[in-house]
Amino acid sequence: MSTEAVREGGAPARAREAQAAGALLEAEGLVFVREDRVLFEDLGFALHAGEALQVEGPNGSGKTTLLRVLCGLALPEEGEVRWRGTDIRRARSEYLAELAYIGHQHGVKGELTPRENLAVACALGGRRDGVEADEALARMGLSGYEDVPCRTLSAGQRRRVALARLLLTPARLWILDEPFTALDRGGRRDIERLISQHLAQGGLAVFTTHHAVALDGAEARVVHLGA
Ligand SMILES: Nc1ncnc2c1ncn2[C@@H]1O[C@H](COP(=O)(O)OP(=O)(O)OP(=O)(O)O)[C@@H](O)[C@H]1O
Repeated sequence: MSTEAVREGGAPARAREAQAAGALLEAEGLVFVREDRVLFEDLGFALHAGEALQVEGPNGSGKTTLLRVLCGLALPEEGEVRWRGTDIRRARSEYLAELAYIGHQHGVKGELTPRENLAVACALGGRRDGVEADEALARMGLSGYEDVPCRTLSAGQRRRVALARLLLTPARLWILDEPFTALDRGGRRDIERLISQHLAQGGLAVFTTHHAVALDGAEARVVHLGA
C-alpha cells in the first residue's frame, strides 16, 4: 500500500479557512483507491490567485490520477474539489471554461500542423486577446515549423506545440502533467517563465514534475505522493 504525505496543503479546517480568504481551487479530504491500493487519502489544499502547486512522487504514486481528479476526469472515493467555492461536479461547465489541462499524452495531432493544432485548441478552449498563433509558436522556438505535419517533429518539438497553447488560452487555471518532459534546458526555462508570468497575472497552476522547478517571484507549494 502506498502511503501519502502532504508537505503543504492539509486539513479540511485549513481549506475552509482559505476559502474564506478567497481560495479559487480547493481540494478537501480526497481519497483515491486503485485496486485495493490507496494512492492518496485525506489530501487537501487551497490555492489562491497567483499560487502554484507542484505534485511530486515516484512513478506510479498517483500524480496523474490526482490531476485527473482535479480536472473532474476521475472520481475520488471521498472528498471534493471546489472551484470558486462550488463542487466542480455541480459547476462543471463554468469550471472547464476556466481550465487548461495538458495531460501526459499532450493531445497534439500528428497529421495536423502546429498552426492547425493551435487553431483546433483555440476553437475548443477559447482564445486570449492579443496573441497570435504564429507568435506563440515563435516564442516556443518553432518558427519555420508552423506548416509541417506534427508527426515529423521531434518529441520535444511536439511538446512545445502542446505548451504553445498556454500562450493562447484565456484559462485561469493551468493543470499540467509533466510539462517539462522531453524539453531541453532552454525549453524548461521557457516553461518556468511562462508559468511565472501566468502566476504574476493572477493565474493558478498545478503541475507534476520529476525536475527541480525555479519559478520567478513565486514558490510552488508541494504535495508529495507515495512512500
Ligand atoms: N486506467 C488505469 N487502470 C488501472 N490502474 C491504473 C490506471 N491508470 C493508472 N493506474 C495505476 O494507478 C497507479 C497510479 O498511476 P498514475 O499514472 O497516477 O501515477 P504517476 O505518479 O502519475 O506515475 P508516473 O510518474 O509514472 O507518470 C499506478 O499503479 C498505475 O498502475
